Amino acid sequence: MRIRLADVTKRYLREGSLRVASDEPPALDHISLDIADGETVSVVGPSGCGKSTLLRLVAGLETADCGTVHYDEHDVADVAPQDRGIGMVFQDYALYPTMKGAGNLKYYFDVHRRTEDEARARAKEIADIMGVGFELLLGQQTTTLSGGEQQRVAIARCIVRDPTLFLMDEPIVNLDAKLRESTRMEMAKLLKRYGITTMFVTHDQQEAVFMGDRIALMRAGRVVQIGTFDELYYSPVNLFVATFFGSRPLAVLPATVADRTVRFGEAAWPLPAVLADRLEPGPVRIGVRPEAWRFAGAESGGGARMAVDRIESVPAERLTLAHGTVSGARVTVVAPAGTAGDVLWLTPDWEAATFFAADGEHALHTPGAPEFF
Ligand SMILES: Nc1ncnc2c1ncn2[C@@H]1O[C@H](COP(=O)(O)OP(=O)(O)OP(=O)(O)O)[C@@H](O)[C@H]1O
Repeated sequence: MRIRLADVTKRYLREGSLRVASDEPPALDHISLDIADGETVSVVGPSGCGKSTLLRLVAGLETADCGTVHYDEHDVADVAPQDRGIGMVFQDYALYPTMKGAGNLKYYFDVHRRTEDEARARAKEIADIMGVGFELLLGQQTTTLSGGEQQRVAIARCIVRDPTLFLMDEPIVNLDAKLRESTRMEMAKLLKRYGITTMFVTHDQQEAVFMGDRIALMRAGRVVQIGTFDELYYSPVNLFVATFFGSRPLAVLPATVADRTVRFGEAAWPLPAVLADRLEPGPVRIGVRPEAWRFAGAESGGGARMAVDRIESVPAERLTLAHGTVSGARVTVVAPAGTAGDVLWLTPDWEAATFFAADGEHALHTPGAPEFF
């Protein structure tokens, strides 16, 4: 099912007040989104940016002050949440405590007067996808299951109901790292198998990338950018998006463009033609990721001097990181193997650098995803 939000705004009532104050910042601020049938969109963003409100509004648990929500061609403003055919899993497990796992899965079929055989076949199909040990969980009273086990049953319970839309809000945040990884693998398999349109809220960037066909990054009630991970990582619309993604910090260098050259601190680099043609003379900020630096000996000239204050080895990724400062800016670089000492000479890899406005945060030039193949 396709989901479309058009210009949706939502303000909450401040506690104790009867009317929504007009100066109250909206929890959702003119949101427009279009999610394709069968697509999974991960929703990420800082705490309080409106992720849960967005999900609750799509579910019908909150109403919009203005704007519309369509499920396929239907405006669902007047459709109650229980009549929307959605499955929801939130971080607190909401299983029926008096039943065993299997009863939780079967309940829906009982209520909707569907046959026992149908219920059993569907539960078996899902248990096969959920993998080793899942059938054992179904035989247990839900109150005796661990948090992780309960959440796996809750996810399966949603899927047996054949939802046309699946809404998940931090469904596996309370699980330990190992279980999180296997559960998200199961969830991804289920979603792929049944082709259910899904919105998935998470704080975990890796999880967002793993689960989502696209990622929607929110800030202060707005969707700042939506796209594939590559689009957000290599073509961020602004500095907020660029700094949000990536497991290591982006260096942000205040620089000046003049005469087809960019100057930063003591360093001056001639710009490649494509950049020199594009950038207006004046101040800019250059965003450089740790993996996007080139190294040179001091004698080769033209580089920026990095005063290294810490070398960090990351054995799992077989790389060395150097942390330090370049003309006052904090910089982390993926350094050549065997780097030692306290000075490195650096030049940004211009094909991978992003340029931002100096007086705003919008991007002036982004590298775009490299072609690996
Ligand atoms: N029931 C409510 N009444 C009043 N304000 C609310 C209510 N629910 C959320 N808010 C406010 O709306 C804004 C968005 O909250 P929301 O829970 O949607 O954010 P979030 O991105 O999901 O946050 P988190 O990542 O911390 O869960 C916040 O400022 C929050 O304080």
